[in-house]
Amino acid sequence: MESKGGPVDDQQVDLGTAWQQIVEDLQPNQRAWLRPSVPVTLHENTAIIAVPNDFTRNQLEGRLRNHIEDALTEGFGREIRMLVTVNPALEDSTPPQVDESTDGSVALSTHDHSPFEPTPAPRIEQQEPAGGGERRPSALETRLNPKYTFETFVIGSSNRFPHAAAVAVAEAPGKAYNPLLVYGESGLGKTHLLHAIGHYVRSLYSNAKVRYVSSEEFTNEFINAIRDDRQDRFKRRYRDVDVLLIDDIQFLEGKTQTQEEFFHTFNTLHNANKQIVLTSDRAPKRLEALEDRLRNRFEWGLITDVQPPDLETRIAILRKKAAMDRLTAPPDVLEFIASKIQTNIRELEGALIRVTAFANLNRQEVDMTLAEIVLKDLIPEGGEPEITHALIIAQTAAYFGVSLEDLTGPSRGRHLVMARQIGMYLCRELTSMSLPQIGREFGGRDHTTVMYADRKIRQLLAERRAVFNQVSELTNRVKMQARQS
Ligand SMILES: Nc1ncnc2c1ncn2[C@@H]1O[C@H](COP(=O)(O)OP(=O)(O)OP(=O)(O)O)[C@@H](O)[C@H]1O
Repeated sequence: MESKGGPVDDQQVDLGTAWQQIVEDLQPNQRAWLRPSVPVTLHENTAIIAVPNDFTRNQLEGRLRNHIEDALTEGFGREIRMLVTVNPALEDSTPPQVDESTDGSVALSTHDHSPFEPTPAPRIEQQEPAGGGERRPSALETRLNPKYTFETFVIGSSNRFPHAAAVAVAEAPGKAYNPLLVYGESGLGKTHLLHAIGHYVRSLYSNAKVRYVSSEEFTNEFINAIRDDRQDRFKRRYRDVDVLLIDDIQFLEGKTQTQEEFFHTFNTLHNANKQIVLTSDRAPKRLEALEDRLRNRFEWGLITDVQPPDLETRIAILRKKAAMDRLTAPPDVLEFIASKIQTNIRELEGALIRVTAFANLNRQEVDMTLAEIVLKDLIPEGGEPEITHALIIAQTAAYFGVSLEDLTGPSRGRHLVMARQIGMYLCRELTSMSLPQIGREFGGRDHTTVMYADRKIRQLLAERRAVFNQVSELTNRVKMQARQS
């Protein structure tokens, strides 16, 4: 979408796309009055949006600001603020049309030929800026996390097979194994593999439409589509893709109507030789509240599991993570962390971040003494107690002296926002809940808000001693309570 007046640069094209997506994701009534708004430009970290009147500006700057800024921040991978200007000329301009193709999928299918014709020079094309020649979709459109690629995925005996299957599927979508189903416990890299398939398909076949979605989002969108009487659009959204990546299908359990819809989506895609990749926390035969016919479909292709990584792989993952995030930690410390945290890679990464953050705040080198202190707090004697989101929310509210309603409510006071973000971060760290699940427990927030909170607190841990202390103290309280109950 072009902004009105002035040449369009790369950033404007991206802001336009991001804006379309944000508008499209709003409630229908909000969407209606935001239609005439125009994304003007992205200047450094400020997105300037023009609207036709003060009413729209008040709406944007009021109740929608946080949601929109979170979505922009997520889309651009850096903190973006919104500045709203009023341009009365927009009052009678034709509302910008939202192109169905930008509703979340990679939509470059302006060509007639098969989407799986390889891109002539994939690597080079991938690096071309958006807006130069054929437009490449932004990460916001594809909803793929740029960090989750095959390049950043460490291969070991625990994940060699699912990794190889994932690569094979990305190289020959719809041909190698269909569907591919990867299952395994929380934090072992299933989502990472799913996103990596999406990135790799995009780099190989620039015309392919790829859609990533968690089964919770699929369910929510389905419910909304029924509510808004937009089932046709929903069907197109999921049936008009070349590669469908569905995360955490265990959430479909017990949801009969959504399963029915998914069954038809599955059949349509499979009949058309479109690739389907699924992840689950259990083997399909253990998804007891799933209809037999759906379970049966899952068994048509390849089912493979990810196991907890062995020590060597855990060390290799920590090395890669340290190099990527420029965290300095000597080999003995990495080995120490890897030896202590054995079953969840998210926790493994979390421990490395805590150790390096602690050193940074104390202006100390990362060494064994320091690592032992930090990990002692993190890993209690006698194993991990069961920690629930309810416990985290209750302890977080008590710690920050706020009510449960406020913590999970809409208020955006500074103190509350920080408490809420720390609560979300702890749910991510200490439970195996998915992002949408956490969002729901914190007052029905979007999963991108949780992702942003998690990222922000990780960053603040290294920058602000107060935050580090609060998070450490609160973690201890939560674990202590969990052990007592
Ligand atoms: N083999 C690996 N190499 C590098 N990083 C990994 C690997 N496996 C997992 N990770 C990292 O561990 C973290 C957790 O992985 P991911 O979110 O993919 O797990 P998951 O199995 O989908 O968990 P959940 O079921 O809780 O969603 C991510 O930051 C991911 O990048």
